[in-house]
Amino acid sequence: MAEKTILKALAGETQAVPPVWLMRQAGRYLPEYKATRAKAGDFLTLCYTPELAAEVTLQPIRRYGFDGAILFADILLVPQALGADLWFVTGEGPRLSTIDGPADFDALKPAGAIHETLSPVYETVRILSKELPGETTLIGFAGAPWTVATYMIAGRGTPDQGPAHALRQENPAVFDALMERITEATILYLSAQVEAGAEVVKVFDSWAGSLKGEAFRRYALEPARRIVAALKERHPGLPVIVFPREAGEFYEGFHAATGADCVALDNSVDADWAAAHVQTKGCVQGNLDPKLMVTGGEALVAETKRIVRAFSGGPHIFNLGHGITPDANPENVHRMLEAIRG
Ligand SMILES: Cc1c2[nH]c(c1CCC(=O)O)Cc1[nH]c(c(CCC(=O)O)c1C)Cc1[nH]c(c(CCC(=O)O)c1C)Cc1[nH]c(c(C)c1CCC(=O)O)C2
Repeated sequence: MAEKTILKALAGETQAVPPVWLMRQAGRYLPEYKATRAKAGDFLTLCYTPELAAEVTLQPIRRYGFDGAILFADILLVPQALGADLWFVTGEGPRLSTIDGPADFDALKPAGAIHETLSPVYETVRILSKELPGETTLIGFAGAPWTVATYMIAGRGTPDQGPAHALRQENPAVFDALMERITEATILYLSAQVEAGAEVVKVFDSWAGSLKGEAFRRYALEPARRIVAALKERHPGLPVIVFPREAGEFYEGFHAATGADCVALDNSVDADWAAAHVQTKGCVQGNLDPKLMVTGGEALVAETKRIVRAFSGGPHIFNLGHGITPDANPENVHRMLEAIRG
């Protein structure tokens, strides 16, 4: 069997050359992605057409030979599967129906109903598990409950997650019920991805950084702990990556508090600090500033090497601190890979 370097890192192995993949590696910086997206007509059709979603997942693997392939889908498919309206406004991002009070919550479907909408995603996973090269690890994913709730409550992305913070303070019963519904749906969704062939799953808590103190424990740590525990109970040995973006000091202790095998780091964390305080407890992933994929040059090479060196004493998966952006230069990905792999 081919060696899967991502699975080795997740099992705690220190490797001379870290495996690598990039958040948003299938995206608008690639001309072949834009061509397939144009063929699909719109982003959601792309997500729900298994052959096309599998094709865009494979494109960056063909071009770069990444060690991991992340399923092509979106964290906002779960709200849609729970009954929220969802659409994407070109150049602006996602829009959803909002949750302002008990009536909006009561209109949502039960968690068990999500498979009706999400079954094409499982088909994408099945296609990928057949078509990927033997050495490439297939990564499934979902949004974390807090991050998904921020979009469901506000109906869009928000700079400070104000509407979600307001609901959790002013109407905790509705907020807690929503968090519970999303948590249950996330467990079912990720479990179905694993049954279809995902070898690792990643939970994206992109807005974890706006939760402080006790709120972080309650709405970021605790749901992650529950999701990891439920998945490992259903699928013994399944590796789980959690990305509590901008968690700051909460990165320390995150492996132990949630049971995650790997903690993904954003680019506001110092790599040497993370090696000493986070990587000592398990695998880490991430940290390279995505802006360097736009600007490139010697700074990209130097920073890539610095991160590889900082994490060379333990299990490490090379990645960015957030998604690669549409203005990234595809050539810079080759430069980064050369700096990592030599
Ligand atoms: C918050 C969030 C979303 N989606 C996601 C997150 C968590 C990670 C993060 O913080 O970035 C996660 C995501 N979104 C997408 C993937 C696919 C796999 C991959 O990483 O390659 C993944 C893992 C595709 C996508 N999701 C989206 C695109 C761009 C859509 C297009 O082609 O027009 C892609 C490739 C759209 C999307 N989806 C979302 C937003 C805010 C947007 C609009 C912003 C943008 O346009 O970049 C919600």
